Amino acid sequence: MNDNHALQAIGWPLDEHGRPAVAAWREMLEDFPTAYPARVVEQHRTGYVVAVGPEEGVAVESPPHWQRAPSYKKGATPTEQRAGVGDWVLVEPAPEDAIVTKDQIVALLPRRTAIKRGAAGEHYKQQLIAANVDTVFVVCGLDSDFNPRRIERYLLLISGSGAVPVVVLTKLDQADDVPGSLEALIDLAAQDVPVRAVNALDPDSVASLNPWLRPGTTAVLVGSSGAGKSTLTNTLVGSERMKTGAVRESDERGRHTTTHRALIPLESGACLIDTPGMRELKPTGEEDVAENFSDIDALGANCRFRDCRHASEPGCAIRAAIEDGKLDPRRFANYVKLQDEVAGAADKLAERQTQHAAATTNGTAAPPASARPTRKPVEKAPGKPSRQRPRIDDDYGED
Ligand SMILES: Nc1nc2c(ncn2[C@@H]2O[C@H](COP(=O)(O)OP(=O)(O)OP(=O)(O)O)[C@@H](O)[C@H]2O)c(=O)[nH]1
Ligand SMILES: [Zn+2]
Repeated sequence: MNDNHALQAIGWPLDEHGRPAVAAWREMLEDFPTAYPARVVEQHRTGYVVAVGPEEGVAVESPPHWQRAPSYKKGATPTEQRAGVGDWVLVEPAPEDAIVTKDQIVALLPRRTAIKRGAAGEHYKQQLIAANVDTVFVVCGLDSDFNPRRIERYLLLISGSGAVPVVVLTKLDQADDVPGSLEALIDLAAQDVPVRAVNALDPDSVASLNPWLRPGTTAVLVGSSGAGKSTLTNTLVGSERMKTGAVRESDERGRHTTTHRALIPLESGACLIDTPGMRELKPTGEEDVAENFSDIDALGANCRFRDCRHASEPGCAIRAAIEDGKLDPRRFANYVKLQDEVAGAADKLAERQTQHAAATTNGTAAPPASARPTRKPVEKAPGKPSRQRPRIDDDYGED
């Protein structure tokens, strides 16, 4: 049996009966009775490292059709449809007598949430940043780091993910003008985005984030360098656990570090997922800018002309609001900029979807993992599921 407790510590949601909270997951577990659920913590060219608990990493093979051929080529699964960090997969244990064979992923459990961004490059791609994240803490210091426009950009990217964004303003203890900073974020209220100001070094202050850190949930921290993400992480991990972590980790690096622990269990019972590359966020083209700037959208409805570009048209409600001091011109400028970016990305996305549709009608695209024939189920001796699994720090080629 799976250790639901260990799984919950890395974000496996359980219902009140102690079962997986997602019905589709329960069904897939029944479809693959000998497979075990695991969470992706690292993605490599030839396979994955998955976790079955806070301390346990397992090197596994990916299904053949997840190999890294460009997604516009025949037979390949688009990158964003292959498992990525935070995904839950079902893994079939390798047969006992096969010495070198690794356990193999046989199914990707449907994502509850997916944070994606547009990836740069010749062929437009979407990139999964993290899957199955419940809360995204957008971290921003109340010092010179403070930047409402950057916060707006993060919120736009998060908006379509299914995850709940929470703006966390750090360095409350060092801030000069807290009311002024909060005032600059007042328009976020129109989007119902919670804003919390904290001293990231103080556990009592950071406790205001607890409503978003229930057991079995997953959170990520995003924000620029120096915003206080590591500080918050350390405080959330709690002094007890941090001590344990420090002893173990100091062997390797001689200082507190979380970089090689992709899933960090917190005192609250939630876990933090460590996602490299959440610093710069380019839109995918699927974002709804108007919905994210609902205050501006509502104002625009009052413009005299339906197709008002809010430039020099008479009767423009947006320009009037700016002149009256009711709308921050910088927020409006950011809205225009983000709309341009999203429109550009949407064009490229449409182009790519056309290419992919052409490949699919040629009958060359791969069916989803769960629909493909799987390896023969193998008997697993009860009570020793993890003995032969390689550890997380085994030797893997980096991408
Ligand atoms: N006084 C005070 N200092 C803070 C607070 N939050 C962060 N700091 C300090 O700000 C500095 C940067 O914080 P980090 O937690 O390292 O920032 P980070 O976001 O993890 O930065 P990167 O690792 O570069 O992405 C550290 O010296 C922290 O001690 C706070 O709320 N109050
Ligand atoms: Zn207008």
